[in-house]
Formats: sequence, structure tokens, C-alpha cells
Amino acid sequence: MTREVDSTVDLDRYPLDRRSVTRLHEVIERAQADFLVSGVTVLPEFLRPAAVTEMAADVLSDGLGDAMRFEYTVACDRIPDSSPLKALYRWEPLREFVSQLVGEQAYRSADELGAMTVQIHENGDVQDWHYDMSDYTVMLHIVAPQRGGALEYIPLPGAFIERGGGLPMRHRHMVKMLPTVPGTLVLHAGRRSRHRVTPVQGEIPRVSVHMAFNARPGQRLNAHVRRHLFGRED
Ligand SMILES: O=C(O)CCC(=O)C(=O)O
Ligand SMILES: [Fe+2]
Repeated sequence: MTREVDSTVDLDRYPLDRRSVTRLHEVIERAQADFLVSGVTVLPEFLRPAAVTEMAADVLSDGLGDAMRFEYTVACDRIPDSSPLKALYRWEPLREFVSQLVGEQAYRSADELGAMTVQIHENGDVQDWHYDMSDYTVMLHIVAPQRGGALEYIPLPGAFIERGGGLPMRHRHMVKMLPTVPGTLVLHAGRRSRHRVTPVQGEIPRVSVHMAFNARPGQRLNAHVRRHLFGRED
């Protein structure tokens, strides 16, 4: 398994497999400090460039079909089991790494549709301000659009202000913006982190992968949420 992940993740830069424990501790210390302060941490060049190119080609050839997705989401059960992204999600060292960053045991979601998804945003698509259904979310950025498609978020604890749609003008100054850079991993505090994707512009879609982790094992989405996010209950 580690050999497979080695060609996907830059394990020299991010030695989740403990090939350099000193380096791993440095990475964890820095990323954990960012996460605890803001509810978000960003790991650039987490994926190897060749793997990103391959994943992008796979998604753009298979993922754009309407049958594959609901709105801009490809559900977990439509992603091939042979996908390197599924292998990465199931890889224990990733789960252990996320647990260390967030400061408690984090478990993979047990949801057949929502545990891991691929998001494809095309010209004009936008994902409005929201909180995720998971306690912790790992996002991997695979394809950047020509323009727009940035991840915007409100650092904790400001994210707790006012639930509901939109974002009042008086809170705009709190917004932080992360341009989409393929290969980057973003970990955020899922259901506590208020975030959105700004409108995508241009012919190249934006592609990202969403991996859900929870503080309790075996968590699933309810039927109402499944219908809302995936257009079906099973
Ligand atoms: O793709 C991203 O960077 C964020 C997408 C998102 O917020 C989500 O899928 O819930
Ligand atoms: Fe989200």
C-alpha cells in the first residue's frame, strides 16, 4: 500500500510513512499550529506532479459525464475502487496524520456516497458559503481553472458568526482566500469552518477531491442530506 501511495504523495516532503521521523514532526508541528489557530492548514505540493497530471486526465475523461455526477459532485460509489485517490483515503498513515493535526482521533466516514467525493466546477459554477457535514475535511486540489475558483474561508473562531446563506458585508474583511494550486492539500475544520468556492471562469474546469473524517467512527449521512448532496438516497 505504501508503495502505491509513494507514487501519489510526495513522501519525501511529507513523510507520513515515517521515512524521516524528524521531518514528519516538523511538518506536523507547523501544520498543527496553523490548524489550531485558524481551523485551516495548507500543505503545498503534497501530491507528486506526475500523479496530479494522471488524476486530472482520469477525471476529465470520465468524470464530466452527467451520469457520473450530480451537479458538480461525483459520489464515492462512482469513483473506481482502483483509483489512487481511494487508496490514499484508505491509507492508515493519512488517517493518523489527520488525527495528529486536529489533536484527536479522526476516523474515515462510513458513508457510501459522501466519504470521498470529486468536485468538478465548470465555467460559471460557484459553491456558496457553507459548512461541511464532516468534523474534518481534507481537500486535494487537482485542476485549477483559468480564473476564479478560489477557496475562501473564515478563520476560526470567526466562522461561528451567523449561520445561514450568504455572507454579510460587515464580515467580508475576515475572509481569507486560497487560490487553487494543483497538488495542494487543505485540511479544514469541516462543520465548524465556513467556506466557499468563488465562481469558476474559463474553459478549464476546477477539480478537487473531498475526503471526510469524523471524531467518531462509522458516521454516515442521513437520507435527507444524501438527497440534497447527491440527488439520491442510496
Ligand atoms: O474544492 C474545494 O476547495 C472546496 C469544496 C467544498 O467546499 C466542498 O466540497 O464541500
Ligand atoms: Fe465544503
